[in-house]
Amino acid sequence: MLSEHAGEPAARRDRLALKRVTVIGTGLIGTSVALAMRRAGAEVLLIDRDPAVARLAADLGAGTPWSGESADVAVLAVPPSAVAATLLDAQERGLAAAYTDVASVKGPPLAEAARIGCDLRVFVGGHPLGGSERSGPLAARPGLFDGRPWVLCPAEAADPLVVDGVTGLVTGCGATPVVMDAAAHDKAMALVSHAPHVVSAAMAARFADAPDGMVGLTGQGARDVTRIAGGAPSLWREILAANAHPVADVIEAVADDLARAAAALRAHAGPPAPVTDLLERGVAGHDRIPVKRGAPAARLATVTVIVADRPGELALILQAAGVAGINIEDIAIEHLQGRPVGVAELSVAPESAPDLIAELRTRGWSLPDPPER
Ligand SMILES: NC(=O)C1=CN([C@@H]2O[C@H](COP(=O)(O)OP(=O)(O)OC[C@H]3O[C@@H](n4cnc5c(N)ncnc54)[C@H](O)[C@@H]3O)[C@@H](O)[C@H]2O)C=CC1
Ligand SMILES: O=C(O)C(=O)Cc1ccc(O)cc1
Repeated sequence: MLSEHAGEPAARRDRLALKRVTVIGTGLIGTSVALAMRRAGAEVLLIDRDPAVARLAADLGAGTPWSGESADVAVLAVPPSAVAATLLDAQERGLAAAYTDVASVKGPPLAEAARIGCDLRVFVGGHPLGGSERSGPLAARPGLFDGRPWVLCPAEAADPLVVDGVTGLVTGCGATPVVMDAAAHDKAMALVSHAPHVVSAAMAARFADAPDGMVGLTGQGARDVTRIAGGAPSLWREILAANAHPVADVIEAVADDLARAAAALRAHAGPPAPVTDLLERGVAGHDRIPVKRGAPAARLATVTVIVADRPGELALILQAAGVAGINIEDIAIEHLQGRPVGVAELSVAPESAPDLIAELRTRGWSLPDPPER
């Protein structure tokens, strides 16, 4: 189906259609956007500099390889350093009426796009805050952005109809649009995404040469801290270089805390004050992270249950919570190596924890007493 509007200047219309979307760069994010827009009913066309990758995305149900059609919106899902040149090329070829990108940094690609003469009236920079440490179309999922914030950074020149259209694409992907300027976005990302990646890499790097016997004991905590370190270095070195100073500010502060903690541990026999202070500030910072995206930060209580490793055990626990009218906000399961039991950690509102503990104990489960914080 050809869109009647594609190619017509957005300013001459009341609304930008979202019937046909072209995705350029069909890796993890591009293919996830394509799958999400297919789910929303759009026709999706796929382009990648490697045609085999675009074909793979098409085989996964993300759309059809592009063959010259003009779209309502083109989504540039290429590495940050390729955004400006890809935008200029796409605009010169008239690929779409409006354009957006998904790069993890917003300032440098926008400045470069302005410098090389892109038409910024029909471009709105974007960044979905959903993703993973994996790359490529095989890791893509249509629900990757569901309920996630998706930052939009419209430049001053941006046509309001284009901003509206790109906002529609974001909500069509299941995400929540958040508008901010590029500099504010990059500063925020230094704190909540880019510096955490470096910290995760610094911890994971300790494992690179450690004996197998030690690394084999890794539990859920170390897995959580190091998961994002698995991200592609080729992408992350670009992101970090493009947001260098804000990231350096955060990692210097982290390095300072770590250096103080290490010095105190070397100098003291008992629990040293700088370490206690760091742990307490850590709890305070952790408690500010929203539990559900978009919801205000709230501390949850963790109820720990010892569960037998047999089918249906977890379902029975969830059923017991449901009968007691308790909402489980999150659940984590740890299998104990070489033992026929595991540990389930149920996150609930603090006021619900005593009722859940009582309910589960009544029904015969073994629950260790909650630890002191
Ligand atoms: N990985 C993540 O979790 C997130 C990544 N992003 C951003 O999304 C963008 C894409 O990242 P991923 O999907 O993770 O990478 P990816 O490596 O999975 O996919 C990138 C794709 O772009 C293609 N490509 C590269 N240069 C191209 C060009 N000039 N023209 C056409 N295709 C080109 C590559 O062949 C590859 O298929 C990056 O800008 C990244 O900063 C944003 C949010 C989350
Ligand atoms: O894997 C995760 O938890 C991530 O946070 C992924 C991610 C990577 C890069 C981004 O710009 C945004 C999100």
